[in-house]
Amino acid sequence: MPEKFILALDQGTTSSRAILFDKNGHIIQVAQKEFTQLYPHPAWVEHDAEEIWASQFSVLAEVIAKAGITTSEVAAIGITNQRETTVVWDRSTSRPVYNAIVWQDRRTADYCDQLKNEGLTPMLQEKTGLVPDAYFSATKLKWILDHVPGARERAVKGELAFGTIDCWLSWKLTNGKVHVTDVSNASRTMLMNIQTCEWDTDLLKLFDIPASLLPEIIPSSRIYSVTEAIVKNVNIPLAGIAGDQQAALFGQQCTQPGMVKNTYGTGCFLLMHTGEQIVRSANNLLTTVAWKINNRVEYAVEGSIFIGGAIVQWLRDGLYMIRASADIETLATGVSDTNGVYIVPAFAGLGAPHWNQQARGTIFGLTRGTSKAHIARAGLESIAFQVRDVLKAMESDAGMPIKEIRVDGGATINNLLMQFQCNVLQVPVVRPQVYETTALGAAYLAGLGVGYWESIADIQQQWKADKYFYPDKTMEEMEPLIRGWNRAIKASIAWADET
Ligand SMILES: Nc1ncnc2c1ncn2[C@@H]1O[C@H](COP(=O)(O)OP(=O)(O)O)[C@@H](O)[C@H]1O
Ligand SMILES: O=P(O)(O)OC[C@H](O)CO
Repeated sequence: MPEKFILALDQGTTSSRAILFDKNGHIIQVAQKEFTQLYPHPAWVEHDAEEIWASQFSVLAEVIAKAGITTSEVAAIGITNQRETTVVWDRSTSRPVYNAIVWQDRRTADYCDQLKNEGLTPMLQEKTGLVPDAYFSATKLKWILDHVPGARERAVKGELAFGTIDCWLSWKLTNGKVHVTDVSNASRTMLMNIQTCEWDTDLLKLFDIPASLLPEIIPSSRIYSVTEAIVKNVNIPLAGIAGDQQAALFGQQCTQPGMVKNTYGTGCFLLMHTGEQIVRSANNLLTTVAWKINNRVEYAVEGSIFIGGAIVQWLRDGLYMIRASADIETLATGVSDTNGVYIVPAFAGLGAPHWNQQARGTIFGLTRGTSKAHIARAGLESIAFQVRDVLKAMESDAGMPIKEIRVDGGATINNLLMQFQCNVLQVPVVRPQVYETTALGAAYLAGLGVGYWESIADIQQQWKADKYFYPDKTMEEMEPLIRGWNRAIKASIAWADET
């Protein structure tokens, strides 16, 4: 029998990727395609859901062609995706009724503040593990129903379907045969009760969402359909789904309570596995479903940071300060510190642990001596400082220090950032050999779903460290910098409060 492979579809915020893995969890081939970011108004972010599908489908075909295999050699497909991003489409034509409203989009911020002012935060936290914020799908879906002409009436008649990106891709891959989402993605909508893992009727009422729009919630690892849209009469099992941050947690093999990973992509997402226990944060972190495998639901505590690697993109594409993302490291290494400059990259408000929807990006400490290199370094340091704020909140919730963080995502290639991260945390930071951890997690879930791997124990030993970063500066040396960051955050929030 020829060797078979697992195909992971990783639909991220800025690009669609398809990655083929072998039984050892090694990458065989990768294909990637960026797609258009739409900013129709300040603080609005949209994607064309058709373009997402087209880009995802094209990389799927490309990776198979590049690997020189046939579709019959793909044992299963796993999907992982940017979470919360909201699509509504017509069930009969499969045409979206509006662009996908992206997780970063702030158009429903005022409505979310209203929910807070009405005192609904404790109820929402209790049911969903989330805090009222424009980040989550519920208010985005409500916005579409309230603003797209005819959408609400058609939704009530059962003509429309809602889904996050996993759901949209599953629909397209099966030519509309399945309307499903996995429990980890559903836990990010603010419509699912994290205890029962079912849609919550009180929340549907609160957000005025007709139940007929909603997909079926399924486990993260199980054959739920087969492909219909790839090659006629080739039916590859669709056997795994997880939101990208939960998939990264799984790919990093953080499957024991207390294990922590941080992904540095567009945003940064620090997750701690908490096993079957629902841990409620006293420090403004989220409680989220990690995955459901074999009827067992496991949870995580999460700190979501909206702008991580995106600050590097902005310095590149917005300010033309660098030509390629990788140039930031060379530029920032040209100076030994930021010369007192701090950037608070609150371009989309501030996420955990501050949750300030009105905050906006700010730069402090400019002088005539400030150079491009200082700004570049301050941009990188801002990523690490934000992660520190979340890690401190997590340690306080856990009641113990975190011993190590496993890191992944596009920005972890940056050694300066990783070393600074480690210094500012005074915690070892470890980068794995397989850097496509999100896709690997989705591949594992799909592979377990079809019996390609037999058990979690079967894949556990596949995780291997590439590089450990240990502190090369003391806490005493880092403290003045951290104090400066705390002042910058305070000032940035004060700026927002005035609005
Ligand atoms: N050398 C680098 N240093 C810092 N950040 C980088 C570097 N290379 C890429 N990035 C950042 O990594 C992010 C892309 O990572 P990726 O994991 O692909 O993100 P996503 O899944 O959100 O699309 C971008 O925001 C980019 O700016
Ligand atoms: O696509 P990424 O990697 O930026 O991840 C986005 C997150 O899923 C948003 O919650």
